[in-house]
Amino acid sequence: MTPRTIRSVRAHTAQGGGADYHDQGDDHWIDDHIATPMAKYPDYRQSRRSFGLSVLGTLVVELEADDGTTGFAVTTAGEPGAFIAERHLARFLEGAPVQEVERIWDQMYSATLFYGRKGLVLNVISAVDLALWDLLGKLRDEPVYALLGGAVRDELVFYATGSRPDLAQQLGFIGGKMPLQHGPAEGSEGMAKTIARFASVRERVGPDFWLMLDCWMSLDLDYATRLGRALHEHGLRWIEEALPPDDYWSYAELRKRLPAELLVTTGEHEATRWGFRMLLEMGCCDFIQPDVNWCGGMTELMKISALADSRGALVIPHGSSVYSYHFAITRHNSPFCEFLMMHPEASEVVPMFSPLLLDEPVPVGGRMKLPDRPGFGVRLNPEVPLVRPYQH
Ligand SMILES: C[C@H](O)[C@H](O)CC(=O)C(=O)O
Ligand SMILES: [Mg+2]
Repeated sequence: MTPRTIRSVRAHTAQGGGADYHDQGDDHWIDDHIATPMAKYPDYRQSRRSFGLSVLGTLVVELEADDGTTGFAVTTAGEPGAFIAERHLARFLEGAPVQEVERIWDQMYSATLFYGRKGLVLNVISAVDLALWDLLGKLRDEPVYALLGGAVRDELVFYATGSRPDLAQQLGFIGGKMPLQHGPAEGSEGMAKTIARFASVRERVGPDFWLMLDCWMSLDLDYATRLGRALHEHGLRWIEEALPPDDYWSYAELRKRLPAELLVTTGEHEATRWGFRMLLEMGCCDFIQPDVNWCGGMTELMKISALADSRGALVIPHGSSVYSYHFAITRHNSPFCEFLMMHPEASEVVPMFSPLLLDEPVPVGGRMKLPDRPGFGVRLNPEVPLVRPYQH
């Protein structure tokens, strides 16, 4: 059978939620005084949007095959991402057989090495790669998880990230991860507030519910050590992204300093098999949290996962909705997933990439059976305006 080829690559931007899930309105828990590396500047302490966290917006990459079938995927990359996809990467796709996923990935990565390697460029490569998997699934009439080797369990199990772990518990999630709100710049008073809040949530959820803390790269080694030891007393299950992602050495030291049953985790801002090799070989964390929308896409995540598996490490994907679900259901070393509570008060389950996608599944009672629609099984919501800023 002659393989289908890619006829066109189109890159669009969208605002107001979607893959750039920090792009929310006012009064959302996700932008309410969360500790960040920018919190040392008082002007940028209250809101992450104030220093530009949502400046990129969502990128939507569409790939159309020569029979008109279209695959798509989304990531955080907005207009600069659209430029990279259309003006640089499209050349490696248009006219190519859809099934040449490996070659296309290698060409996108190798051709962008001089300005890429991590961050924005890898976000764009991820979206193109995921769009390719979506297209392949649609052409073969199979869900992506089937293309990856098939499901190893019947359903996915979730913990929830948000400001209300107590409500997450009532909704059936296996655990709740809270954002850290006060970092080193807020001194001992800030640390006392964090401990008091954590202790009161622990009181509400009881001793057995998993409680985690997401520090979003905001701490230093000394502060993270003191905070981790203090919260260990209150049953902190893992401390996430405590340090800046480039400081592999301090992560390794933090892991040595904290009690073994308090897990050190990171990886959502890491990319490629080489980045994760560094985390794993240097003993930076107990398990890794790659984001398939940012780490290089599905093609790269499968390699990262094999690397982790060979060291007995779990891969608990960060966010990324259906793209993570189709991955996690196929891997023995990804036994549970994250669900980001995108309701402004973290009180209801709403789809993670709402309003951009239609048919986006959500956990019910903390669990999800993955629909077997072709590709990633989602559609673009025609009511969300898309803009195509560059046409190659
Ligand atoms: C809640 C965190 O600050 C961030 O917005 C999301 C994140 O790091 C995670 O879901 O993990
Ligand atoms: Mg995180």
